[in-house]
Amino acid sequence: MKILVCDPIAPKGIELLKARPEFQVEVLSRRHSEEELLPLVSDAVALVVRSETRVTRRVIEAARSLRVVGRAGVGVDNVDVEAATQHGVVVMNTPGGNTISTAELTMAMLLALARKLPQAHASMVAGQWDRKQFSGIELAGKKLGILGLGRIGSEVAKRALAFGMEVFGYDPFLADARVKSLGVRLVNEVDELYRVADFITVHMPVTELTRGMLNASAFARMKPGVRLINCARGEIIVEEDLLAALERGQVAGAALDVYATEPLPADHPFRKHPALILTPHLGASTKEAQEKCGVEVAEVITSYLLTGEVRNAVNLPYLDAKTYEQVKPYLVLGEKLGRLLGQLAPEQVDRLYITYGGRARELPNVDPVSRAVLMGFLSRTGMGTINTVNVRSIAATLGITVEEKRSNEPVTYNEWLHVQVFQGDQKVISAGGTFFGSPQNPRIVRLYSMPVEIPISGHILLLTNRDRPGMVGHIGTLLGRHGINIASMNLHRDEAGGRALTVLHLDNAPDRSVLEELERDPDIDNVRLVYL
Ligand SMILES: NC(=O)C1=CN([C@@H]2O[C@H](COP(=O)(O)OP(=O)(O)OC[C@H]3O[C@@H](n4cnc5c(N)ncnc54)[C@H](O)[C@@H]3O)[C@@H](O)[C@H]2O)C=CC1
Ligand SMILES: O=C(O)C(=O)COP(=O)(O)O
Repeated sequence: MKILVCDPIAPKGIELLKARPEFQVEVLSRRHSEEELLPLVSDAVALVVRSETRVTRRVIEAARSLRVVGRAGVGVDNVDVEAATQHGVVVMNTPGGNTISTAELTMAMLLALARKLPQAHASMVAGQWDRKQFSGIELAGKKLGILGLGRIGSEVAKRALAFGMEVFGYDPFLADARVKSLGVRLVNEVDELYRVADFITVHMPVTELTRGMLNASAFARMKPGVRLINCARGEIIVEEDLLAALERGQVAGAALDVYATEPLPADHPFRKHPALILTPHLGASTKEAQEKCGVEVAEVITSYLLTGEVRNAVNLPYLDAKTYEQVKPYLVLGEKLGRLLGQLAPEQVDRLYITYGGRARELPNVDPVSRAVLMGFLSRTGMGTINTVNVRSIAATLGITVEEKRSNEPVTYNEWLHVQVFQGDQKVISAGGTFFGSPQNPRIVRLYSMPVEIPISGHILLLTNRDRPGMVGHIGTLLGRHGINIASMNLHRDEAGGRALTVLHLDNAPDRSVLEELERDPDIDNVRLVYL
């Protein structure tokens, strides 16, 4: 399996990958453009990147064997995650590995801004001795506003509090309890923070809400003379608006590690501005952070490719080992239920309704099971590239929605997984399953609202027939004549003499002609052969 390391990661990470005989590791010595990458990725199973290489849709589409993109770091904005998802490619990052390094850089920026360190140093290098111009301010007693109190934001908060700063935080997605334990004052409206903060530091990802959030209007609502720090992502600040706010003195200074365009163009006006402190995206560039991220990215990629374990995926919910053990039997049952329904349902369906009843209701996470049901169902499309990563997105593209319900209603079985298929409001087919004795023994026990008992593998022949004496013998003889051996057979009838649903588990698949012969019998109809 070819692993293409596109950006420089720690040698330890590369060694770990190289230690696996299954992997053939290629390391690029410099950043490659999209065009240059295309021929190199065609046979790659994994790509390893930091923030420099752009893994675009074209790159993903050119990489036909690609299964995983590993990002040694946090931000995945250089990876087209949507395209990856659609193509069944897992995107994994290493959150946490560079948290401390970035928080420490932020503190360095804070101090550098307060004491004008880079400017003072530059004047010394230029032969000057100017104490007046570089007089600064203390951090103690000043108010720090943190936008985004995640991993890095909260580490910055701890350090700023130790410096005697008053810390305000804005993060609408954070649980209150965590903030309280930090000693940060959480504001509900960002303006409350803008009004009071002497320093504002940004620690959010780029999202639809945060892109361009620090613009002219935001600067105007901030305390005059505010100082800004951005060690998160350049696109969060509108760069021209920052320059204008600096000109007016509304913003007194800013320390930036990240830019809308990276590398920052050589002639960018930022480079000449005296109130700006600039670093070339160094937040994660420490020995320690690189080692942690490099090793972790190698580990998560290796586990995924060699065992299927999913850790740190940004486009697939996390599944810890314990939860995985609990859901595992349901993955098999769900996939088989989906597969059965996929073969029996009419072509255009638009909704699957999945009910988790009995003990299934208590599963810690039903998402993987629903994905398994969908995978089974969509196997009828013959698309060989459907996997857990892209199955929901493929279903959405096909116009199929999925609803899941944990039901409290009493059920006959201890565990109950039931799937109904709809065309508009019309239920077209449904099936339910459970385990017999142990989770290793899944069974389909309801079909077309009738009790059945269908083993979950092999060739299954389903037919409806008139409940009349001799029918079983007749079907058995007919199949026997064509050399088809019946492994098991069960009949389910609504009433004596009425319609019966017959389910036969066959050792081998009958030809089309045998099915037609069965269908010619006036007492037999709906002959369907499925393979589970
Ligand atoms: N300069 C550098 O080299 C580095 C930059 N980063 C960047 O730093 C940023 C933060 O990283 P982490 O703390 O590890 O991420 P995180 O995911 O732990 O924290 C991000 C926080 O931002 C919050 N957030 C999201 N949208 C928000 C909004 N609209 N308003 C307010 N808060 C919002 C989230 O709720 C979350 O708590 C990311 O953009 C990451 O890419 C990370 C590492 C190194
Ligand atoms: O982890 C992140 O989000 C970073 O920005 C670090 O980027 P890098 O790995 O240093 O190119």
